[in-house]
Amino acid sequence: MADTPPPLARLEGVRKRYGDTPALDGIDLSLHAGQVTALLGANGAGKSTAVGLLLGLLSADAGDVSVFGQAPGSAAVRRQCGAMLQSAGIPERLRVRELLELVRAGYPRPRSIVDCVALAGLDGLLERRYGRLSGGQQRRVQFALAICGRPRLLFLDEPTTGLDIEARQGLWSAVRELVADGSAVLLTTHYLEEAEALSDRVAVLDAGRMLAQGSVGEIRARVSLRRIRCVSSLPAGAVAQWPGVREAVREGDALSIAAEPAEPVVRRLLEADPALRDLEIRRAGLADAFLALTRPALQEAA
Ligand SMILES: Nc1ncnc2c1ncn2[C@@H]1O[C@H](COP(=O)(O)OP(=O)(O)OP(=O)(O)O)[C@@H](O)[C@H]1O
Repeated sequence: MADTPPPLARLEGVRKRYGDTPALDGIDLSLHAGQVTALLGANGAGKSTAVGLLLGLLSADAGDVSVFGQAPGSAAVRRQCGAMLQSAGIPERLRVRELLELVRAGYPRPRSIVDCVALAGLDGLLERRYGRLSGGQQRRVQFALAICGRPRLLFLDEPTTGLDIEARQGLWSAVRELVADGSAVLLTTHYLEEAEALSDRVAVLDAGRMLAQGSVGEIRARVSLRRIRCVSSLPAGAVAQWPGVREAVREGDALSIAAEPAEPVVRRLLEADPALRDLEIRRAGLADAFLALTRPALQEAA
């Protein structure tokens, strides 16, 4: 498309092995300004490796890695990137204010400390030593350090692990603000509702291969699984055995069924129980789509 601006960062045909372990096997991924891209995948799928390559912490065995049109990792590129990684290596004796000042000094146009406190929810923590903070408070400080340089490209590797609900929602709204200002964000997460809530694009990795990329809607549309819910006295155990039913569970007076395809199952439900009521059918959520894409038994149907 002629109007699409070039991506801020890109992996093209990238391969990376650790000894005998293939971590990435021919991956393409583009990160665009003003977009959150969620990189999803089970443990060991290769997400952190992709982040490490884009940050210049690792080098690819084959393929191309570019950030702002250059090789990653140079000082000029780093000054436009922020990262919140799984292992932070932050000096524990320093106070939060000292950490922020130290990291801000490395950027040409840093955010004010007041802004960082507001965006990351650090009220009352500035004079505390990092090592004395709770796990969730430390994650918030790590987020502040990632965004304090006003990065054009922000890497968030499982940023909300260990955060309480309020802190998680605070981080989500901060990410939305940064993206509205034009930053590109690469988010890795195991929380699919987080990917659904935040991301413009989703990329699904499985054992180093890219299984699917697209908007949340496109990924959901890749699977024909449907969720059926109805009030019925039919036994869930029997319905679970019907062709096309992947799961049937009772929830009070309702039956909740995952089916693929849905239509024959709905027909059979209506025939089997004339008293059936409150029938609802909805498309699978991102979590269902993710499982269908990454579970080998279901891949054919995806
Ligand atoms: N330093 C390393 N040495 C050897 N193998 C490694 C190393 N780092 C990662 N791996 C292997 O490479 C593969 C991809 O790992 P990676 O950390 O990128 O996955 P991930 O998707 O980030 O996983 P998680 O969700 O658990 O963080 C895994 O099989 C992992 O065991």
